[in-house]
Amino acid sequence: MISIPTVTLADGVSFPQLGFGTYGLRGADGTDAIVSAIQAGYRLLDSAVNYENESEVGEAVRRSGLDRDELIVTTKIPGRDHGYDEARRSARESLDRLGLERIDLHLIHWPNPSVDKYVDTWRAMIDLRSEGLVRSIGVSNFTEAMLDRLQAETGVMPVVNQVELHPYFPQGALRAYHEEHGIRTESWSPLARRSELLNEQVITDLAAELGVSPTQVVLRWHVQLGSTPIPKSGHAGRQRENADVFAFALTNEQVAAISALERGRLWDGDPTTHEEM
Ligand SMILES: NC(=O)C1=CN([C@@H]2O[C@H](COP(=O)(O)OP(=O)(O)OC[C@H]3O[C@@H](n4cnc5c(N)ncnc54)[C@H](OP(=O)(O)O)[C@@H]3O)[C@@H](O)[C@H]2O)C=CC1
Ligand SMILES: O=C(O)C(=O)[C@@H](O)[C@H](O)C(=O)CO
Repeated sequence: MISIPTVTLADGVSFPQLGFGTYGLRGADGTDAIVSAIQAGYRLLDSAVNYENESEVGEAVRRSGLDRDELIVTTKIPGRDHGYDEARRSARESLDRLGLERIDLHLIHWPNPSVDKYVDTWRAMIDLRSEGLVRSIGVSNFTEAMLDRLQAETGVMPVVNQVELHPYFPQGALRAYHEEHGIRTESWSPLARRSELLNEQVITDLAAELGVSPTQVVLRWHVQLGSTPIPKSGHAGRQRENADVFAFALTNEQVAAISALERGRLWDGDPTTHEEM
């Protein structure tokens, strides 16, 4: 089993430097895949109401046999549940589906700015945290201006912002803002969804030089940027491979060479315009 190192979030919680994405893992096979990820050493699980797999995640947590406090279960509030009362109901429904007594990391999935209810949603999450139903609160797909607004209107900054981040979109400015404000970055689609990224010359050359796989090069790059990647794989062997990135290091020059692949977002995910219900 791989031991994944941790960092400490601004709220004092110990948080893995690499986690497990669960989008698409559903049904009995999905539960088995999540259990095998936990057995491989993953301790941070990323789910969402919209992934329709919270019951599979909760079942995998119970089947793992681990002490509950060893795992960080993430879920996310969808756009249709924005608003104070709606977000509180959303959390209760997530807890029912998870079959757990606490959401360890609760995120607003997308800001949906045209609806303009993310501040009210955030107020509900602050209260859910005070009541102990949620441990850490954060957001996903928020811009610097949206984070500033949460701080200005509620006095509470998210401890995590989970955003699209991979070598084609390294998010340099947003990461610098996070660092300045004590926010941990999480990278979604860290492998760029197994696109041509894994065949880029710079990646395959580094993999050969270091004696690791292309995915390990990419995931190590995330770790060295100070962002927690959450790669998804339904296969036990790949899950182990993806977690096994703590026994080698890239030089600053190698990190910079990978970051030079930057070309922008890969999907329709601009938080100022993307609406996801
Ligand atoms: N907050 C948000 O808005 C978003 C959050 N997310 C989260 O981020 C997670 C990860 O992103 P995701 O979009 O799944 O994409 P990833 O970048 O994690 O890529 C997943 C793909 O890569 C393949 N893969 C994984 N490991 C390997 C490997 N070692 N070798 C070859 N192929 C591999 C997987 O296939 P296989 O399973 O067959 O191994 C799958 O097809 C999601 O599961 C979700 O939890 C994602 C999108 C948006
Ligand atoms: O998987 C997720 O969590 C998402 O939010 C995706 O649907 C994401 O919105 C996307 O793929 C954007 O293009």
